[in-house]
Amino acid sequence: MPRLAISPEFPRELGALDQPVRRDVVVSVRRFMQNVAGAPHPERVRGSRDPRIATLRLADRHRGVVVKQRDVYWLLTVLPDAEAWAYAQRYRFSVNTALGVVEMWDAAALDQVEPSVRRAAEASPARLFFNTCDTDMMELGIGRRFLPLVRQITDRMMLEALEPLLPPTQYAPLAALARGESMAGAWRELDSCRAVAPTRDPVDPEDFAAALLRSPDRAFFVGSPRELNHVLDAPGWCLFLHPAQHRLSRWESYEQPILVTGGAGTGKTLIALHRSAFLAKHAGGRILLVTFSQGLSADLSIRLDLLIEDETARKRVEVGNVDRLAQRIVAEAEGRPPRLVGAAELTALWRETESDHSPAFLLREWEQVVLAQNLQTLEEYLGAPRPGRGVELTGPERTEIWRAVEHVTGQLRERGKRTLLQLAAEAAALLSQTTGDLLEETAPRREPYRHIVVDEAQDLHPTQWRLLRAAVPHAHDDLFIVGDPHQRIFDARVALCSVGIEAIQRRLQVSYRLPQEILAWGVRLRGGGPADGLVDGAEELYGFHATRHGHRPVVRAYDSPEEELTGLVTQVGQWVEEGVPPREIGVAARTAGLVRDARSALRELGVRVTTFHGMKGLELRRVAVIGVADGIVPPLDSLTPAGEDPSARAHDLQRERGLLYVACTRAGELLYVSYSGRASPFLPT
Ligand SMILES: Nc1ncnc2c1ncn2[C@@H]1O[C@H](COP(=O)(O)OP(=O)(O)OP(=O)(O)O)[C@@H](O)[C@H]1O
Repeated sequence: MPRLAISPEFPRELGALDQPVRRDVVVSVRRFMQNVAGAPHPERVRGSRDPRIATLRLADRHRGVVVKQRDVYWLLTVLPDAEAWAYAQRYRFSVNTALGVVEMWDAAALDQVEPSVRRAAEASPARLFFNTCDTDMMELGIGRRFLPLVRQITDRMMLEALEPLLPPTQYAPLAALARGESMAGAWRELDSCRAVAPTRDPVDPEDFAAALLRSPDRAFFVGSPRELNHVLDAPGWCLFLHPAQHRLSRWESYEQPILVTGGAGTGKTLIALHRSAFLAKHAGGRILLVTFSQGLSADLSIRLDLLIEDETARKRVEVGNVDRLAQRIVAEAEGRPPRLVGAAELTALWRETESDHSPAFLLREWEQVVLAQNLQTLEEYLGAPRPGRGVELTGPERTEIWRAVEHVTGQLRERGKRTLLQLAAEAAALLSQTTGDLLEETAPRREPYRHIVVDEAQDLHPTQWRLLRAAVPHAHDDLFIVGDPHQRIFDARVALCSVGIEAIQRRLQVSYRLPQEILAWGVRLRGGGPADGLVDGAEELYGFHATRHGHRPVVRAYDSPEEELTGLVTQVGQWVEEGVPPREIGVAARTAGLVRDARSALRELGVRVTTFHGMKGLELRRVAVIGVADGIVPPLDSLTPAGEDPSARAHDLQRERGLLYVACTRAGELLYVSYSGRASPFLPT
């Protein structure tokens, strides 16, 4: 029986065919797999550059293209006959000698450009890789087919021009060397193309079938017709992860907590989903997949249903948000749901304290210093550091603030109400209490989960982290965390080590959602500079890049808000006319008023209109961000007055930048930004 592996392109090409052809193709592939009567057989292609390539007749005038070795068939695509033959003649395949993964390249195109590379080399004595010997090149997996070409490359521009024609595993180490990196740097770059952990077995460049097994990003082996249906029906992200994503989410076991950081669209949420699915399938115990808002957790839950087919495994993963978790733990302990205090009532309580400081200042001090460090007494508060708070406080001032905190917490207690952060703190305390006989050497604890996977980690408060830490035992594979400090939209700045989570960090650098033009503009908008939180010290956006190019963001200035709204309606109307489904278009504004105006202006078109906060976690084809004007982005009332606390104000500005960055980086295709009056100071010039 043939063993069949499907490439990521195959389901896409299949989806583009007419329904009757598609049906015939699926029937033929099933027959081929089962080796039954009427199954198509591989036919050699005249003029092909690779002897292992063949075609299978899968439907009337349609062929699949396969690479065959022994009983293994890698099904690459399905195309009309002539196109399938042309495809089979263009491409060549090899095994990367360093990593043992499959390589594929457009040999026809490469043959065509080679003479011009040679001519350019004859005209210039410069050679980009003159100081890397052949042995080193071979150690980096540079194949025999490519080495003579590589030797002709005169400069970085020529190398970059060749990028689309080279397999990524050939280009990556060369690009690193060209940037001036050492052999070790080039090897690291190459190693990032590896999807599965290396084994002791030496790489056999002739064993293409083994290479396919090492390339799960390129080939999915199907063992049964049911699996085949799954591969053909499930969305691509369920099956094919890029190498770094695959490696991170399917790593057998982590001794320590893992923190994966990466810019917008690098696949962090996908990794969190796949890690949860992997744990559900291969590890024991209950799993919590958690994020900070209910809307996002609902979306995660739906996507997890798609990812985990097995019902029992799916049931082992609970998807939720941290506030809900805290509420549930407290409710279980107290026997009834806790009552929450509203924002207005809380402000009134702070006002009652008649403190010299504003209610907003006191609230921040309580949340970001007292609750963040779990301070229980005045003495602890007097001696506590106040990171992120710019105004120094004297001892008497701290004492006065502590009295205010005591007043507010006392009042809340009397009223039987709490804030969400108080609930998180109480839930953490409840979980940390040991139960059972304290004289026993190991007192039983009450962690409700064996594994916790955290998405959007940048927005969790230290108290929430303490809750999560307490909800899972200190053991291998306890916490798997993904986040992006540059996308923080709330005031939570926490280094994980300060809440008892000693995480090992892994970085993702490639955005698969954004075209380079939107990405580069977004990085300038975000400030390009470091962001603090999650890791000790600052996280840079350096090295963050995209895999494709597209349109530059369009920034439109209008004279009045009315004209801006008219411009928006015209723009969105044009997108709909161009055939973009309304559900793939998003409009965002910073204030509720602007959202209302845009919603009523666009009512007929049925597109999603939301606040910047509401854009978190979404993915859209085209996005319009409106009202990006001075005084609106950032809104003045969201900033701490500079006189009150300059450092808090600087953090507010970073948070507001982060918000705009989040809204703009939802666009996978086109981004339109508009304002009336003066532009927001955040807009790149
Ligand atoms: N392996 C993949 N297969 C298919 N699509 C992918 C893959 N990896 C990333 N993408 C594309 O990139 C998008 C971004 O993925 P994801 O939402 O996981 O990124 P993220 O890092 O969590 O983004 P953000 O931080 O901006 O919310 C996906 O929705 C998908 O369009």
